[in-house]
Amino acid sequence: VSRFEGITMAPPDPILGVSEAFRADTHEMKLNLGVGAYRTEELQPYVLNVVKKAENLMLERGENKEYLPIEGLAAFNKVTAELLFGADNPVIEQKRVATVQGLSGTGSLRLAAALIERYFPGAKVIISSPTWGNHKNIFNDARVPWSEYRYYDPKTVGLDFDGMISDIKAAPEGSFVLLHGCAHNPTGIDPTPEQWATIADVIEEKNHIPFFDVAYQGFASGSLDEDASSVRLFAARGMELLVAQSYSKNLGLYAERIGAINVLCSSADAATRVKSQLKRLARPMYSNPPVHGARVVANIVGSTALFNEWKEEMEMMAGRIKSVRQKLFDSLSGTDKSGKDWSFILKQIGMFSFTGLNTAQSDNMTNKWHVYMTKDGRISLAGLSSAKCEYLADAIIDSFH
Ligand SMILES: Cc1[nH+]cc(COP(=O)(O)O)c(/C=N/[C@@H](CC(=O)O)C(=O)O)c1O
Repeated sequence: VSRFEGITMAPPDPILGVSEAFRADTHEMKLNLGVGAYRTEELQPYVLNVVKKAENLMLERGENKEYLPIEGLAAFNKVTAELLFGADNPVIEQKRVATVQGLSGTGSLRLAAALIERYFPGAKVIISSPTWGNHKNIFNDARVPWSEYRYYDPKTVGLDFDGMISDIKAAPEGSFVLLHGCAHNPTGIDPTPEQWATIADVIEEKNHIPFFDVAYQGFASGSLDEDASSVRLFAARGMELLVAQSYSKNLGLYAERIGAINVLCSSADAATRVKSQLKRLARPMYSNPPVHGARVVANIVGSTALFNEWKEEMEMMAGRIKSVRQKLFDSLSGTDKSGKDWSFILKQIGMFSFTGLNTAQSDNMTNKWHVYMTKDGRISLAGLSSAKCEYLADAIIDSFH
């Protein structure tokens, strides 16, 4: 008797499944605006020059393939916390940050979810509505209850700040509040510095625990420091918090699966104990993380020349997205006669634009125009070239009407 016969087919992933459909499409005008992965103006994947330089140096050095410690490469853990908080941040020399290298952002979020499940029974996570498609899966599979706080306002195509604040206030005391550090996915709408201060006030008031997902540091504005300002504001208030990091986008290390979970604690002793429990959770999950990406990050940040070159390339990537945003806005405004206000395209930041297209309209984009995007109406501008903006504008205008 077959034991696996009863297993049903899983649905395609809302984001990664779009790329599979794109690859199957043979139409010459097809455009993949699904997965949040950077592409050049020629719509090709991009390996940063600084990554190639670091890898050549590593190859010459001839390094071994010994297991890393459960918590990952020490040199990486050091620089990743310094990049996030700032090397001169008191929390670093006070040794209050427990940092464990994770399997990129996803793995770091999942490890943090396992810590919450084990040490905060009954606590829940509140996540933005909408949020990154995989957040709900991660907390569901980690058996951590979650609910949503209002975030996107379709009327203004902006932030529903009042709704966000009242939902955070209404959450049970001691909830974990999942926040996108910068470049909110999928809306591309970030709180202003003043709004971040109010969000911090409310979280402090309710004894909630801030839990940042930082997957685009340096990629949103082009500046590593600017994109970390929300996290640093909360840290400066003396709050305990968690931060999941990823180097998939800002260093183009997607498939190397390099990231980290950072837990800022109130004392160095607590940080030591938290780190030991994160290790205890990681060992049975994947034992220890992959070494290559960790060495690439540590080597780049560890060398002034390479670090500066990385910053230049990050600005170049962020710059290309900003210019393609402007070009798309110009194409839409130039083509559309309905008088619709397209300025939201320019107000949004980071890799994505939340178009406001509904599921049926998104399907029209794909079925009629061969433009691949997620069903929530998100388009990844990283997959768009200036040359294709006119075509995309025609598709969007056609799909709206
Ligand atoms: C907000 C956010 N957090 C974490 C991740 C995880 O990335 P990792 O490669 O595990 O470090 C992603 C990836 N987002 C893009 C790709 C994906 O869905 O996995 C996306 O939204 O298209 C995010 O957008």
